[in-house]
Amino acid sequence: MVDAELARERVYLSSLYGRLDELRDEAATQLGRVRLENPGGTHQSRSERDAFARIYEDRIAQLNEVDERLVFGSLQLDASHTASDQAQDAGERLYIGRIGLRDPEQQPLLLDWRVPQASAFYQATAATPLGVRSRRHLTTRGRELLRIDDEIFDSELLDDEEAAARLQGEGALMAALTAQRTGRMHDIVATIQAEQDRIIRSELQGVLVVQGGPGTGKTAVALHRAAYLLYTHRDRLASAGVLVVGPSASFLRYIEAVLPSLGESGVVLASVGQLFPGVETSEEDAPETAALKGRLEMAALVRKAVASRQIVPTETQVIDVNGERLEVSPELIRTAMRKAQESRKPHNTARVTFVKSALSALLAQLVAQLTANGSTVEESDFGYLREDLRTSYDVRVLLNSAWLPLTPEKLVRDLYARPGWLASLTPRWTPEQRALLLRDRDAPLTVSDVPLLDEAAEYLGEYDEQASVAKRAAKAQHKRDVENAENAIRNMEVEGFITPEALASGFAETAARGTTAERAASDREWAYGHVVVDEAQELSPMQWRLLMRRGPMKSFTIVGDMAQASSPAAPSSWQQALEPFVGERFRLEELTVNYRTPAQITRAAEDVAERNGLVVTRSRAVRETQWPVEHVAAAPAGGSASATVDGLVDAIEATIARDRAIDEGTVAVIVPDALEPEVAERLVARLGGDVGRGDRGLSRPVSVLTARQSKGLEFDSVIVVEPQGIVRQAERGAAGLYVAMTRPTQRLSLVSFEPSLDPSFAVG
Ligand SMILES: Nc1ncnc2c1ncn2[C@@H]1O[C@H](COP(=O)(O)OP(=O)(O)OP(=O)(O)O)[C@@H](O)[C@H]1O
Repeated sequence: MVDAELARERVYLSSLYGRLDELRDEAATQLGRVRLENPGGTHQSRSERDAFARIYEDRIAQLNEVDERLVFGSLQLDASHTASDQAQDAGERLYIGRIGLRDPEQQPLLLDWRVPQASAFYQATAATPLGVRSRRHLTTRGRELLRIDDEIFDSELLDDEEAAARLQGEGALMAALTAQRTGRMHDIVATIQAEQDRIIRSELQGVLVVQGGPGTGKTAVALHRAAYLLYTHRDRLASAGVLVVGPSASFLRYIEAVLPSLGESGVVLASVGQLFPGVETSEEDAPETAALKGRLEMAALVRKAVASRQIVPTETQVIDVNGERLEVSPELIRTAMRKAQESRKPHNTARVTFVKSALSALLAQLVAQLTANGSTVEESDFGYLREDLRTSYDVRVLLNSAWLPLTPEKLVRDLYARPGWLASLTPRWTPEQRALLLRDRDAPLTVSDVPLLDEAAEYLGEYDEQASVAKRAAKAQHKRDVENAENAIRNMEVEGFITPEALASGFAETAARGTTAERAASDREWAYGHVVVDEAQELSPMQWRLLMRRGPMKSFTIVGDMAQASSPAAPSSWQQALEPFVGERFRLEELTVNYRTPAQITRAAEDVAERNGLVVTRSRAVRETQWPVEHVAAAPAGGSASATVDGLVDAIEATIARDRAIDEGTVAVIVPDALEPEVAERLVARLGGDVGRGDRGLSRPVSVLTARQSKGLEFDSVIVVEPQGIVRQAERGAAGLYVAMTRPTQRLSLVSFEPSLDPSFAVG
């Protein structure tokens, strides 16, 4: 029976691949035809031809991308839910895959996992079968079908509670969960669980917060939701774009393959250090400084700092304009300033008004003075005189001292480097608080500076008037391109296959400016259609403020775990994080099943976290492995400090060797910050190229990381070194240890000088 079914499915699978090949051939033929077309004609028609070529190239790339695991499941519908009146036994079978396929008569052969009909594949249970008689998981390698697993829904066989707790497609799920990790995250499209699916398909509008313990699939859900929203709301999101924000560049590298494997490549991925175009940083301030810079009152400080750069002189200034001596009163500057301020435009933009008004007033004074001195001044001379004033060195100095155009970087760097100015802006701060900001003008910018730069850019406006004119022109051009693309699509009769937005992106002028994603990433004022935020528990109020600006429609998916919050500026609840921006208007969903970490490790990590005062939502781990959490006691190899570290590294090396003898999976060595250099250097010396250090070494079999660097990642084996050191190293060190202990998919070892550590130890 199973063999017969396998054979039957193999035939169907081969017909699906046949269709995939056909579509690829068709696209290749179209591409060849478009390329051969006479390149003559207007510039517009050449541009259209290139744009069509690009669309076919993208289509071919997309079809190649989905070749592996093209189809992963099917549903046998109840006869009552099938379109025809076939007998119950022969209820319709729907196949679910990474993309949708239709035959030449437009009959569906394969459903895209994101269409509404496919949701039963993820949601159906014996208790609520949703019109499904059975669900089948198809396991493939390349184009070969290896096995099928069926779940028959007969509600009489299961009670409700059992049904609710049951995992969907357990065999396929377990195979995915126990697979060795590669250092790159994979999609979970074949085994999305019901509670995850409901979140993925939740409506686009509004702010959705997903709270869940470590390993509950928050990152996976957030990325699949991005793919789902792009598919379902293509018209809106293709042009506005989707932004995915993660904690670090290494985390983005870890997740970057997931969306392309789901056929979506136009998403902007950015770390919190990359959210201000032109600045890229992973440096962080000392915790107290980061905490201060993350506070909302910094926004007011930046506003005050900008305002304080509009300075009315205290005394009358004497200037020279081509030999004519002018006395400029503070009042003249004040009046010009008031006019500019009344425009309510940002500093650099309003400066244009200031300069114009000041020049007019100076011109009037100059004319009056020349006339009083007996010269005749005609109205036709005003233009020259105005130009004399504008180019006069003294006038430029006068106007710049009153109102200097500023870049965000200059403003922020000055603020840190000029203690007197900072003190004048912060009369209520203590000297200790001010000292936290004090820094050399050339010191590198940090992740915590990024929101301050963004805030400064808001109050300063465009520094370069030319750039802002060019930006407006580009936007207008893009609008015209989309209209032209609509016409071209109608003419070519390819409606529905190509969106005007995608075609327009290939037009020569637009293409020269980059894809939608590239343009969005380089434009600070881009308004994204949806923003996904991962590890969101770490964000400071100032970082939230920046993100809300990037998503003015307030359509957000926010995922995180409050118990894992370790950054000094992190809020203590979602309520507290979001209240200043959206009040109570957010929906909260929870994920409760831990897919990553085996039960014995989850329990140990949760116990340790609670003993150290964290409030954790206990999760249900789906599996247990045979390896208990191991405590490895290190022995100092001598009396000196260096020998002490050697002793620790001996124990780590032995544990790595043990782990690597079990399987060839990835190993992470997670160490307190202070020990990282010594441990990493010694391990590199002993194990050579097998050891990678920090964010950049994740492709190596063994990675040495701090707890912060390990955030969001996972490894087959994890060795946590001196766990108490991680707890003690920072105010929220317990969260750091909780993160570290929940990274393994198979084994956890704790290496410490303290012998026989209790698994639920607490650090006082
Ligand atoms: N439905 C699923 N099918 C297969 N694998 C899954 C599923 N859900 C989650 N996983 C896997 O579980 C692991 C943990 O998922 P993920 O990294 O998304 O969790 P997380 O909640 O973001 O964790 P953390 O808070 O620790 O960063 C990943 O390997 C992911 O692929």
